[in-house]
Amino acid sequence: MLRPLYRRNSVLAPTATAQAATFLGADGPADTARSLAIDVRGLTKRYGGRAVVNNIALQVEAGRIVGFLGPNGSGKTTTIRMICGLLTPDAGSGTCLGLDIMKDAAAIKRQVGYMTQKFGLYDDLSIRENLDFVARLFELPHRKQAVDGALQRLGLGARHAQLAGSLSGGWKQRLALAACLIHSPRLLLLDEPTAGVDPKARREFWEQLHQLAEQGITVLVSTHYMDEAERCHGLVYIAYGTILAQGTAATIVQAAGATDLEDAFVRLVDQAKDNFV
Ligand SMILES: Nc1ncnc2c1ncn2[C@@H]1O[C@H](COP(=O)(O)OP(=O)(O)OP(=O)(O)O)[C@@H](O)[C@H]1O
Repeated sequence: MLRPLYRRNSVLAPTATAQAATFLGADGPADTARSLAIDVRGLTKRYGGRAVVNNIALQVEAGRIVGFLGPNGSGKTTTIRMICGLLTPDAGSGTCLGLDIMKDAAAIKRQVGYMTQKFGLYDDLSIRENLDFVARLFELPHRKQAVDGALQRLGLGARHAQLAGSLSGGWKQRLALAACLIHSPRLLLLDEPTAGVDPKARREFWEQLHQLAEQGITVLVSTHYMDEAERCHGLVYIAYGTILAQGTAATIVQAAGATDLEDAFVRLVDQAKDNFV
């Protein structure tokens, strides 16, 4: 059962404010860092002299689901990849799960589950074989146990022998999530995980995310769906590689003088366009 989570308060770190500009460069109290799954600042990535992510600060408390919203090409994927050690920032500092994003990329990757936009598993392997393959990649000591656990956790047990290629979009996403979870990560970075998935399957996917969060797993999830944004504990809006707003849905809507999240999105991106283009 989904709850109206946008009513909850204080979903991002206490030091986070509605406008990133105020927040940039601000260091939280020393003891705050212990409860932060993501704590980065000044994050910058340039391609061909253009900053596609520009001086971003982001804090996410452990056990929260934070939605990452922004137009196409706004820098979501690039940011996610820098946080999990897949991409080296040109500038910036900070920690992911308490590990230094500049120095501890290998250790971060072992503790993070990263789901890309594209289904990255093998169509001609069964669900179980796909999970076993991922378990081998992580060199998990108790592979069968890990695979059985993932099958059970995502309700895939009855279909374990089915070829991945024969699954519907929703079941494929469920398998991809199971693969992300096989090494028991503490943080999930999900890049548009439900793109092209039907509403019922999306709803079930989000119910699973909330169950994971209740178990203490942190989730940063990019999405273009506003109904999904409403299911997050907190939101970060990004455009032109810059954070436009972060906070609860209610605080963002209020600060933008908007009627709802979609209206806030349009207003913030339009304002950003005036500033950045
Ligand atoms: N390897 C690269 N080389 C050059 N430009 C890149 C590279 N990767 C990303 N970009 C550019 O950086 C910008 C941000 O891309 P990014 O994929 O992070 O955006 P996004 O917000 O995830 O977009 P979408 O919602 O479409 O997935 C885009 O303009 C993109 O073309």
